[in-house]
Amino acid sequence: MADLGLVVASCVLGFVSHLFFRRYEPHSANIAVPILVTIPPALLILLHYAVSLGSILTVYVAFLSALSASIVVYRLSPFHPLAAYPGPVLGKATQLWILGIATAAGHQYLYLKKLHDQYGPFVRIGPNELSMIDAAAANQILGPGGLNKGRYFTAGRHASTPPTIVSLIGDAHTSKRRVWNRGMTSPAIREYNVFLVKRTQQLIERLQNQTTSVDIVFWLDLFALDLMGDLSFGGGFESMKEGRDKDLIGSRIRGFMKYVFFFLKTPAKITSLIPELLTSQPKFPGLYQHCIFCRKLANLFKNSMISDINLPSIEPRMAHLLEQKICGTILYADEAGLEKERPTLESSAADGIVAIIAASDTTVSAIACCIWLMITHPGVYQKVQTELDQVFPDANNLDGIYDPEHQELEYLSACIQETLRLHPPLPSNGGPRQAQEGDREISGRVIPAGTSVYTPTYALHHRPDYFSDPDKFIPERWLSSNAEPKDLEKQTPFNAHETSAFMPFSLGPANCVGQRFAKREMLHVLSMLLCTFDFKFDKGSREVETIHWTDSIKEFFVATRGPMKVQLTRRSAVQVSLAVA
Ligand code: HEM
Repeated sequence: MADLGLVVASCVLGFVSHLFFRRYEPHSANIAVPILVTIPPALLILLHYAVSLGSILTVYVAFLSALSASIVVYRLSPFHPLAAYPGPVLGKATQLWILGIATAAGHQYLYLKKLHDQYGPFVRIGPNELSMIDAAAANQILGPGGLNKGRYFTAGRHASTPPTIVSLIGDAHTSKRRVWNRGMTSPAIREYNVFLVKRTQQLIERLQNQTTSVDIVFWLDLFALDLMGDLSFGGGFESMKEGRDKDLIGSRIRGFMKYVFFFLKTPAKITSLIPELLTSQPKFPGLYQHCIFCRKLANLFKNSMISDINLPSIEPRMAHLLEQKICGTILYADEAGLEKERPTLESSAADGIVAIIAASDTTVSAIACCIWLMITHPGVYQKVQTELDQVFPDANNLDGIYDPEHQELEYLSACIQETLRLHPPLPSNGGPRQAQEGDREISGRVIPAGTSVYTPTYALHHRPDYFSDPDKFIPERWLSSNAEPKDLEKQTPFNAHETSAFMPFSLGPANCVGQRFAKREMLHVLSMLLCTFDFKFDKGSREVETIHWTDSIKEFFVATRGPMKVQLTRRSAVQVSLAVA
């Protein structure tokens, strides 16, 4: 029988510890764990109880129960700084609730939308986490002078991997971003065009060689990998040629993103323990590999770059690195003395990897979604084909198709906008921002220091007061002739068209640095594919017949998606020549 005095004393200690932790909340498990482990036995000794297995168990169980109960009661109480925000009880009580939902099924974006449908635009989704789908609030949170990226962005990074634009915060991020911006200027992007054209042409050649139906998502994945390999490392990824991702880079990236996503959602006190544990434990092969993925790849490329630099005759692809024209634009700027410190080769290689990660799954998701929406909306598809045939009437002269702006393709551009609205490739807009130093005020509401704030794009884009018929695919809403809000009485589909709520590339100083290139890539690839082939669902494909393909979209930071089997028929109306001038 447990000693009642000991139980009561342990409970009191549990409550007192909570008061202490609430005042001096440790951000690292390295501090919290030793305190929690040593306090209960210390109590036994202090109160002169005999140290036995029974008394130790009693003191731990009572102490931890009282501590947990006190934490939960406080979180649900009106005294919590976020008490005014509505939200699900389990979410308020523990961050593990949203962690479970997010990582188990990859449907965090759908869950957040459901919560916003139920509770409104400002919802408390975790003990210290808010989600906001208000356009003005999103502008304040993400825009200049808004909130910084939270500490979650650095949580999963092992100390030995170089920091990247994604993990850096504050001034360090601004410096790195300046360098990236130079790599994404109009002249820089024009130089990438040649790679875009070449790889798109290769994609089409590979697709037309397929005798049976093809999984278009699979081929787009290979395409994006090869293209970003060209831009980031001067080439070398030949997955389309091989017909497979031979180095498993794509699947490793996806695994890595799951790992990052898990870290974003896990309480910092726990994550502070994990990188060390995993990297020192090769017996967890999957997680171990993902954890050191960036470091390994950076070293790999570092070595290959150095050995190529030493070669007497330089391959053209390496010339891009040496002349620093592509991702190397980053290095070039530094060598030109524009930056105070020249980045190490490893750091530039890590940036190249970020480019691959940031640019491949995102654009593939958008292109694949757009194709799916075309096939499922034959009227829209027909209009796109008519526009393409008008813009490119001479199949043997596709000069126009290299026009970087493609301004004539207004309808196809509207389809892409609408795809990004319906299915943003980063459905929760990446990671949360955080009020770090002191309380902040957003849209007249107080955001207490330490609070993480999400601005989930998917839920924002599906607000009916921002976009009429938000769940429908209506590219027309983006046409310049229709973009203005219409007379309310006419009840046209575009009564609501709030462009400030459209943010597939996020907003502010940490928005998508590659968005101009991404838009060009989507437009170019889609126009070439849709000019060349008629797309139909493969009749025998179980995936398409039995499930709504968009249900296969899962969110692990970036959207991932299932296979999409299609039948491709070469279009006879337009004899597209694949010859590149
Ligand atoms: C349809 C395609 C794309 C979409 C929808 C997209 C979306 C986004 C979003 C929403 C963010 C902000 C994440 C956050 O705030 O946490 C972001 C950041 C970023 N994106 Fe993209 N992206 C796309 C393509 C690309 C491409 C092609 C590149 C590079 C060539 C790229 C490079 C980056 C980088 C480096 C960042 C981090 C920026 C920073 O932290 O300053 N993205 N992207």
